[in-house]
Order: sequence, then structure tokens, then C-alpha cells
Amino acid sequence: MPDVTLTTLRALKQKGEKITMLTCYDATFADACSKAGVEVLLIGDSLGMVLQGHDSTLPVSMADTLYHTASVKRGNAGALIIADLPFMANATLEQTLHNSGLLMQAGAHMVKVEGAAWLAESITKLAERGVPVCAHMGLTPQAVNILGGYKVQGREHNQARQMVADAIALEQAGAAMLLLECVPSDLAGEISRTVKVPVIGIGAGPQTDGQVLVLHDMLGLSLSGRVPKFVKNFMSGQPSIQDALAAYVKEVKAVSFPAAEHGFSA
Ligand SMILES: Nc1nc(=O)c2c([nH]1)NC[C@@H]1CN(c3ccc(C(=O)N[C@@H](CCC(=O)O)C(=O)O)cc3)CN21
Ligand SMILES: CC(C)C(=O)C(=O)O
Ligand SMILES: [Mg+2]
Repeated sequence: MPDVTLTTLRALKQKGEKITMLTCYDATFADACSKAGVEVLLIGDSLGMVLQGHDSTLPVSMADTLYHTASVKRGNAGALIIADLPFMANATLEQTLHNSGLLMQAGAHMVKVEGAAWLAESITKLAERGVPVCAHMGLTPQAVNILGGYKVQGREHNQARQMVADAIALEQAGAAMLLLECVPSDLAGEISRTVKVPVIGIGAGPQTDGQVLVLHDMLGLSLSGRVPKFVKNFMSGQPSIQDALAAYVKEVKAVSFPAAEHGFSA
């Protein structure tokens, strides 16, 4: 068992203390992040973009994700580890159960799936079998070809009401955590106050129960040169990576990151 468990995260939400999460793909950064006090490490399928140089997350395989999950597990000092189910690894219920089992056996303590209310059945089945699930809503990058780009989701009234209803449905289905990506700040706040499970945000403003960023982004590294507005470079003014990671934890806990300028309006 890690030091940080689901019980820890639920207690942090109840206390109103923000949860800190970063993506992480290898043992050395897992050691550094967990020792800096980052509570949750995510083996994100963003690895396809920041490690592999693809222009989307779609090429990432189960084998890639298992390799990085096993690496993070070896370096981790007590954080909760979440692994993304890659594109199409949850195409059927049978595949979802099989691939989630492999991620848990490689070292994940929770799996993350992108979608909306349609995820309910697989979330229930996974929870029944001992796999906690984080449901990733809002901008779901695996659906970039449906969405037509990496755009803010939930700005339209009906879409916003649907997102609240989907969040409630997924909590009822047994989701252990929700993640909101690129959602207007007030909508993200409403969802966070509506469900009891922790809600983590990226580009979702300061009202969620916790924050996540892609590790490379917060260390000021960018392949494309274009940085989303929700990113902050925590290396600036810091003498070391370890100090930048500590600064991220400190600013998220103090609710000084994200500031209003890092979020989106409706
Ligand atoms: N390095 C990296 N960081 C990420 O945060 C990230 C990835 N890769 N890969 C997967 C997805 C893709 N993400 C992205 C990428 C670009 C924007 C972006 O440019 N958004 C615009 C908003 C556009 C609008 O207003 O609708 C922005 O200005 O930030 C957002 C999320 C987030 N995820
Ligand atoms: C950006 C986060 C939430 C993610 O899903 C990833 O890194 O793949
Ligand atoms: Mg992802």
C-alpha cells in the first residue's frame, strides 16, 4: 500500500486542503516528485506527446503504459499511482477489465479513463473487482478527432448541465475520483461541490479539490513552443528541479496556483 490512499484524498477534500498531482513517467522523477510531497503520480498518455514526440496521445500502447507504470512504481516513495488506459484499450468491457488488471499488476493503484456517463458500466465492473477508477471528463484528448482540437468544453449551457449530470452518474456508478480538463472555472467549481469524491483539475481553475499538470510543462520544457494558458513554469527562479517540484506543491496547497489567469471563463 502507498502512504497516500483514497482515504487520504477523501479526507483532504473534506478538510478543504488541495490535492497535488503531476504526471510522471520514470523512476527518478517518481522519487523526486513523491519526496517533494506530490500526492498523486499519473502515468498519463501525454507520454505519447512529451516522451515520444507524437502530435496526439492516440499512438500510445498498453505496452508503453505498462513500461512507464512499472518504472514509476520502482522510484515512488509513498504517492498514489494512477495510470491512463490508452486510446482503445477500453474499446470493449472485456478489454477494459483485462487492460486495467495489467496496469494494476504493473504498479498502478487506480486507472483513469476518458469519457462521460457512458463509462458507468465499466466503472461499476472495475470497482466490483477492486480497481478504483478516475473518470476524465471535459476535454478528453483521445477524442481530439471528434472534438476538432484541444478546446475548452462545457461553455454552452446544455453541455454544462450535461457535464454536471454525468459527474453525478459516474460517482453513483462507483468512480473514486473525477478529473476535469479545460472546463470553465465556475462549472468545475460546481461539479467539485456537487460530488463527494475528489475532483482534480487541469485548465479548470482554482475551485477544484486538486490540481494536475504535465511534468515537462511545469518544468518549462516544451516541444512545440506553444504552451496552454493553464501551464505555469515552476522552474523560473528555482535553483533545482527538486525546488520547482516543492514550489508547485506549496502553491497548489496555498491556492496561489492556479490563479484566475490560468483558468477559462464560461
Ligand atoms: N505537454 C502536454 N501538456 C498537456 O497539458 C497535455 C498534453 N501534453 N497532451 C494531452 C493533452 C492536450 N492538452 C491541451 C493542449 C492544448 C490546449 C490549448 O491550447 N488550449 C487553448 C484553449 C483553446 C480554447 O480556448 O478553447 C489554450 O489557450 O490554452 C489545451 C489542452 C492537454 N494535455
Ligand atoms: C493531462 C493529464 C490529465 C492526462 O490525462 C495526461 O497527462 O495524459
Ligand atoms: Mg491522459
